[in-house]
Amino acid sequence: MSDERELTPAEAAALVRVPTPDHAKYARGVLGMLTGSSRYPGAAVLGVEAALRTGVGMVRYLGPARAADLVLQRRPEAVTAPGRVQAWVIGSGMGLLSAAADGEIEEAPEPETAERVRGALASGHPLIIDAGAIAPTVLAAARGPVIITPHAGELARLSGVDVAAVRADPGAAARAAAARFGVAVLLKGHTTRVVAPGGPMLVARQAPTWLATAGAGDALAGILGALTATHAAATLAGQPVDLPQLARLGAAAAVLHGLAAARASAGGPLTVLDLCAALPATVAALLDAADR
Ligand SMILES: NC(=O)C1=CN([C@@H]2O[C@H](COP(=O)(O)OP(=O)(O)OC[C@H]3O[C@@H](n4cnc5c(N)ncnc54)[C@H](OP(=O)(O)O)[C@@H]3O)[C@@H](O)[C@H]2O)[C@@H](O)CC1
Ligand SMILES: Nc1ncnc2c1ncn2[C@@H]1O[C@H](COP(=O)(O)OP(=O)(O)O)[C@@H](O)[C@H]1O
Repeated sequence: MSDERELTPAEAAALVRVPTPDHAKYARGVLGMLTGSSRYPGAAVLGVEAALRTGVGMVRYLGPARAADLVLQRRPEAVTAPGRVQAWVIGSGMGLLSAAADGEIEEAPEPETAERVRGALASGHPLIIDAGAIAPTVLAAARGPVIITPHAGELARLSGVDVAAVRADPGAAARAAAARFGVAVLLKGHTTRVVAPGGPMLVARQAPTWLATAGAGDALAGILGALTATHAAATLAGQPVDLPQLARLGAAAAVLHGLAAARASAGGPLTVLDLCAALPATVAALLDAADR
């Protein structure tokens, strides 16, 4: 569509917050993650792995116990105790959540997780809302700026339309949902489109088709979470992360995700952990190219 614009790698590089000598972990940013479940613990592991490899001061993983054990086995750097958080990822691998008007969240696997989701939604911090958490009632309970990260099926469910309508004009479907729910929308696919209400339609299409593999979206949420937490930490005392900025961060995350997938793939199949392992070199190459 004519109003679409690709986010350039140089623009994506400018959205990577490089630590300075006076930065400690809290100044770099803390990402809270409420992801995974006993049914889908892998989504939690992949999101944490992707966030840590994108670069962030700390990941605080606060999901269910089984997933937390697996996260710690893979990434002992993750902190599983509650505390300071500057941005949240909610929903990957959690099943369908719906926050009713009375604040009840149904189908959350454990009451403690449901309570933490309610707390995160009310916190006022930027929120990346993924997978089963992409629901009108959840969005209505969110106090902070929100970016949702649906695939076409999830956007169709949220919007109450047929998936064929989303596929026929993905940009229009993303723009309509952004306006209706007052959130930034990152619509995943071979081309990923990102838009804030009334803003430009940013696109990323670096990803190889090999990226269409289970868990790739969980990694994208982690990458976006890390970028958002580092920006939220920087702007706490100043301009807060707003919806247009969340959309730019979403597009930068999609660029990074696609480039890391291309690096991991090298023309062949990839696993999501391969993509995650390629993230540090992908960030370095982006920064290096932008420097020249
Ligand atoms: N290792 C782990 O722990 C992993 C955990 N994961 C986590 O598990 C949770 C559930 O995951 P899931 O795959 O069951 O749900 P989901 O993708 O919503 O499919 C449900 C239905 O939606 C449709 N649909 C799907 N994609 C579509 C598209 N692009 N465009 C259009 N439609 C699409 C499709 O319907 P159909 O087209 O078949 O009618 C499909 O049957 C989720 O939270 C996820 O984060 C996964 O990330 C995998 C790795
Ligand atoms: N044909 C494709 N080519 C490139 N990337 C794709 C393609 N299909 C899906 N993707 C990417 O793969 C990821 C899939 O995410 P998602 O649908 O949430 O799956 P999951 O829930 O299994 O992680 C998204 O980042 C999407 O942009």
